[in-house]
Amino acid sequence: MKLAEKLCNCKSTGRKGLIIYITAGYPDYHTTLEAVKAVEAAGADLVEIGLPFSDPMADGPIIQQAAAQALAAGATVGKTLELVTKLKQETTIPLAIMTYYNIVLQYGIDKFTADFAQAGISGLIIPDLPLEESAAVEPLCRQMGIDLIQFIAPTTTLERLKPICSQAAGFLYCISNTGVTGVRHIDYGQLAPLLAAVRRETDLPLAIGFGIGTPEAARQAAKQADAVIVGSAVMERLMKQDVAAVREFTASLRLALDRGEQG
Ligand SMILES: O=P(O)(O)OC[C@@H](O)[C@@H](O)c1c[nH]c2ccccc12
Repeated sequence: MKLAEKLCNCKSTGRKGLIIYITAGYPDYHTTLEAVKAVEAAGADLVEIGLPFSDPMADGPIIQQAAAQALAAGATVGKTLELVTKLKQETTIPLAIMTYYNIVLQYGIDKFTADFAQAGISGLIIPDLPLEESAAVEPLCRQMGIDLIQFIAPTTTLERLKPICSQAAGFLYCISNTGVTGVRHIDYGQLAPLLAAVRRETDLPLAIGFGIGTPEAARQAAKQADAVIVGSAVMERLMKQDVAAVREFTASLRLALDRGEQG
């Protein structure tokens, strides 16, 4: 299913979307495969597969460490393509690739979008791709049926909202704070004015990411948006525990989101 459809479906039914981030190849590709299956079974709606990069400037310590270890263990674009291909055979959950622009440029924008589209990804997230340069990437994604995800941050000015929203596809990634990825306490209520401004510009689902570490934080964030994105808290469980802990944690997030709707 197309990413936009899946999350729009969540939006129209009022069910909150749950997006889980997992670093590809940490600690190995077999574990990534198992982890994606586990979060699908636990009720995630979309998985963001992180393609590791050596200089992940938007990432905090947990995801930085996961990327470094995945690279040391031999993670590559090619192996991640194979992983996606395999996941499309063994799961039905939509997948997005999250990576840095350098990786895409090195591989070739054309080839990157064509190969990953063929493998079956629905979305592409490139946090260091400036809106101005997305003209080089967005048409290729559109041609290939990939949603190129745009970001909104508390620092995004009202003038920038319009051009960002007009190019957006799939969903809007609303960053909860201006730091790096990682669990921290955030007052999601403070995002309300920004999110209201974004809603005036687009009908796409809004997903809040950065900082969510507990089911309660997910529930609070989901009050403000259509979906939540959780990365570091998931990767921390994979590092310190195992795939079963990731499954359990994802199920607890799902439960909190479903309960939040009633309360
Ligand atoms: O880790 P957090 O705080 O839960 O944030 C989500 C995040 O992990 C995921 O979307 C992501 C991982 N690396 C990124 C880099 C930039 C933007 C987003 C990301």
